[in-house]
Amino acid sequence: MLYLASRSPRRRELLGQLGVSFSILDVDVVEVPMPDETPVDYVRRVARDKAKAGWESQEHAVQAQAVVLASDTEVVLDGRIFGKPKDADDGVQMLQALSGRTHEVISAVWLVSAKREHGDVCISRVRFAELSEAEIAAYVATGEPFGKAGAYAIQGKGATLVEYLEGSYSGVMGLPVFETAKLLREFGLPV
Ligand SMILES: Cc1cn([C@H]2C[C@H](O)[C@@H](COP(=O)(O)OP(=O)(O)OP(=O)(O)O)O2)c(=O)[nH]c1=O
Repeated sequence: MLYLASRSPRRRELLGQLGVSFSILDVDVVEVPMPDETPVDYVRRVARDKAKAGWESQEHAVQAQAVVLASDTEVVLDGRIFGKPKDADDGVQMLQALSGRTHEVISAVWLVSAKREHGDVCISRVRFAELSEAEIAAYVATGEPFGKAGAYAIQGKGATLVEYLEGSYSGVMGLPVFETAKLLREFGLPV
């Protein structure tokens, strides 16, 4: 039985794209980078923490049959990690920093079962157009940046900010579908 340890509706939608059936687990893990932790190591660790927390939240009988999948997505610019904005000002500052620049979106997916655990990391490059103060203010006022790493959603109005993408669209959106399908097959869950 497959479980998705995530509150994100995007992850639900992207996993649904693969045609596998799954149930949702609610997990809450602390998302704070450790000193000297690289962004890739951080994203991988958080995805793993979410999957392990999901697996550990289940009763023994369920654990024996369960494969728990979780993911984490962060935006990285000049080595700085941009998670979900705390408030509107934080969102404005992130978008100002991303304006006219190319950043990385790092998404990790992790699977945990009774017998094994394994994951993968997907890195995409996204170039933003030069954004005026007014454009940033108008975008933040839509409310879309909240709950999104880097304060934008490529699957929404945020697409109008993106000049160029190299990598995985689904990875930027929150769950890299190619890597996820590969991992599911490894765990005996054909897609
Ligand atoms: C860059 C980008 C991020 N995002 C979202 C995906 C993730 O939901 C969110 C990054 O935060 P995460 O901490 O990865 O995930 P989450 O807290 O939303 O959900 P979970 O319960 O699985 O921990 O940003 C988009 O929806 N579109 C985008 O273009």
